[in-house]
Amino acid sequence: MDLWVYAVILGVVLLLGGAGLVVARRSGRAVEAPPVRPRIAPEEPAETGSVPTRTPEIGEAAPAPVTVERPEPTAGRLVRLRARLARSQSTLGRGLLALLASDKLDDDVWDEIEETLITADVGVEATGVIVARLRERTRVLGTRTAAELRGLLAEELTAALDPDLDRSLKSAHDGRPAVILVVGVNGAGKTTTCGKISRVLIADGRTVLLGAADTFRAAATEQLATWAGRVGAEIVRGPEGGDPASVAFDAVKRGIDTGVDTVLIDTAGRLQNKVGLMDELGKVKRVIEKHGPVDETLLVLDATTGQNGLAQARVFTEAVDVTGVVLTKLDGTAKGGIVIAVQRQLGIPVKLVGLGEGPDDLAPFEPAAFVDALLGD
Ligand SMILES: Nc1nc2c(ncn2[C@@H]2O[C@H](COP(=O)(O)OP(=O)(O)OP(=O)(O)O)[C@@H](O)[C@H]2O)c(=O)[nH]1
Repeated sequence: MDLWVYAVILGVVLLLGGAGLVVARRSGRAVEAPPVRPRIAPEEPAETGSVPTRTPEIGEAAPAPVTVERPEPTAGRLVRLRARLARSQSTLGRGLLALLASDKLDDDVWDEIEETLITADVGVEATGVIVARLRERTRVLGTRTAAELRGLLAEELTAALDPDLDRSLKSAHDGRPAVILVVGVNGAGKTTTCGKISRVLIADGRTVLLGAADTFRAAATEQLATWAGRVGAEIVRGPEGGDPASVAFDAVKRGIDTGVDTVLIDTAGRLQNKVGLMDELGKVKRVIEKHGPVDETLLVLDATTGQNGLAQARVFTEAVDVTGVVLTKLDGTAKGGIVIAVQRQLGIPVKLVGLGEGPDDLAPFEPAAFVDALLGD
């Protein structure tokens, strides 16, 4: 009988031990298990309203899903990005306001005001006009409040930016897409800007086709394809080193066939030699014009290059009929006055300004909103 009791106890002990081992081994596996493979998440959209076209399975090795982004309409974008002008705001805006608030507006103060404007790249001619008008108006005004001075300064800076110029981008007409040629030296942010312009147009309800006519730099085409993919735009590309004019021709043809609103063509700006540049851009333009006229030629200029940028710009304006300027990297300079100099010296409206590296940091240019941002609250 005792033997039976011992046998039962031994059996129970063995059973419990076995179960304990299993539990221990299970929990051990959970701890040692390799980390769960992160889910391939769709790229974070820049704005709300992104539409994932396909949801990935957990752990699926397939490429990241294509996500078509819908940037928000551009109205008021410059106002939303106003803080990006902080550097220009403190040197140009606040500097001028502080000087104008001096007890006595004597010659020394006016000299300083002039110097502040010139240092901020406003340009000598525009500075002369602004200072002369401010001098006259403050004299007539007599005693001045800070608000009155701010108002006067805002009016004169806005007037220097010729607020009545047409800054819109042409859209489809006569049953064919608007053709926009984007030119500028490499480094100005040209390809990036082409991508951003396509987002501006799409944000405002237009359809866009991109032509990658910068065949000189393979990466430029890839970059543009990525921008196009993000907003679901079609891209026409050619072989690396291929003929840019032929890519531009094919892009416009495709745009006409598919009925898009705008065909946006990125070009190479590598040719520092003026004759070569003229030849290449001239050929691109001539070939496109077999389909109809080029509606816009936008020149991309880096605001941080100041007066050098202006010299470069002149080469382009002599090569092609530039209809608008896109001034990039305004967030990276204290010399926001370059907008005034560019417009007045080239006689071409600034149509868009770049205020950051984000995909939607390109804003339609509005003189009054820009000046207001410069002067701060
Ligand atoms: N801070 C800032 N950076 C900008 C702006 N526009 C473009 N960039 C940056 O400038 C850098 C690239 O410009 P680029 O070197 O000219 O290159 P790219 O845009 O390919 O231009 P291309 O070589 O002409 O095709 C990128 O890091 C952009 O994000 C802007 O408005 N502000």
